[in-house]
Amino acid sequence: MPGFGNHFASEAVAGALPVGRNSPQKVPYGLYAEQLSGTAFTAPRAENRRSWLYRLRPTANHPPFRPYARPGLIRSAPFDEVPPSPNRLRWDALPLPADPVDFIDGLVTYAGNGDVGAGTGLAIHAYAATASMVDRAFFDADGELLIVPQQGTLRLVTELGVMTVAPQSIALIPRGMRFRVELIDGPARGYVCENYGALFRLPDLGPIGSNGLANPRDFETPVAAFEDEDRPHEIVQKFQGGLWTTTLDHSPFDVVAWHGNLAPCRYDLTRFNTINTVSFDHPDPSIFTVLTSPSDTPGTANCDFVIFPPRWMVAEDTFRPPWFHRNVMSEFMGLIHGSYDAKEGGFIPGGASLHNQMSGHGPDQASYEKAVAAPLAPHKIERTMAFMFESRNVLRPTRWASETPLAQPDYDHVWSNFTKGNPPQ
Ligand SMILES: O=C(O)Cc1cc(O)ccc1O
Ligand SMILES: [Fe+2]
Repeated sequence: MPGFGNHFASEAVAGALPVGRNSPQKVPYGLYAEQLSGTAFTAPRAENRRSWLYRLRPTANHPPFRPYARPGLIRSAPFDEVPPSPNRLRWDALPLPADPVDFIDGLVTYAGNGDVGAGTGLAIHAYAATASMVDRAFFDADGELLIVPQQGTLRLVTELGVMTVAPQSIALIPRGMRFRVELIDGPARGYVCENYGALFRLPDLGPIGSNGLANPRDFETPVAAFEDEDRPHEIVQKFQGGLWTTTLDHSPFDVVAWHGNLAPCRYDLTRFNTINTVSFDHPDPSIFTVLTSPSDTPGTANCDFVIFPPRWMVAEDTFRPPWFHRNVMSEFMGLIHGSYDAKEGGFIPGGASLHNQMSGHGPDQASYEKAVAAPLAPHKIERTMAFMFESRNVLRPTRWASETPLAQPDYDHVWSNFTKGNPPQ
């Protein structure tokens, strides 16, 4: 079903969805009505997100959760395992495990900020998985999940329906929504932004007008689909940074019908309507914002999800790649495929970089020299898809991210050999 944040209605069995009310005395077919909230009950209407689910059994029907035995490398805010370093960091791609590892056990945390308890900030994870989740489901009570596949197509079985998400598409899974990740074409790797703060939404378009960037109709939400399975299913949840497990005697994917505006969705990044200069100068990268999680300071995001898609470069008398800069916001970048116009080498698909608040960065020397020498004919940057999670607060790396051999020890050298400018004395 097309549309971002629409009020959807879907039933997998005709007549399962109550008409004209949310909670009739008797729900059709003996189903149980259950509300899932994504915002406070009293959030302003324009921001209020919730859905009504009609299911075989209430979610409340579960034994206690116990600590999960394989907590792995997933971490949560506050990120204080190691003192945050002001240094620029770049990592090689996360290797795919040799053994069968599923999405849950394949998660590792790079960095984050804020406080999971206070509902501020975010965490940035990556996953490397070689096995589907079988008879188990995951949900994140700490935030919504923006999943950015880099390799391998995911089949995401969620409480509200099923969606396949391939590299160059993204998925957004609401806080608390249970889902299972199946691999359908081999090993999978990708990035995850766990958003503890205000829900991701489309950015305002200001003078751009009523169309452009990510258009709402290109977000797709699955129709209702359910499993009627009476065999044990493990549920792993992330709650206040910890992983917890319990076992149901049935599938949690038993929602026969639902309606509302809190739902998973996917978006094909190649549909992004890229807008950029047709005169001169390189605009700020906010022009490429797909989704934004605002903070309580207008224009200063908890997290912006920004992409760098294929596009025409036509600027006249302009240094066309990203300029040198120091940013008050902090920038984590990943590469889905191809290469990035500010980095001739070293920033590879599946890899990542972190340029925190006020750290000087920009084109590496090879990219710089190429761009200042290039003839400024219209030129198309093709076969590329990079992205950035940009946050108002410093992204504090985990111990793993600081100490892993994937971290490139010589990253600073990409900027160490620029020749000195020589103005007349
Ligand atoms: O640092 C980066 O590569 C991301 C980035 C891209 C751009 O075009 C302008 C500013 C910016 O931070
Ligand atoms: Fe930057």
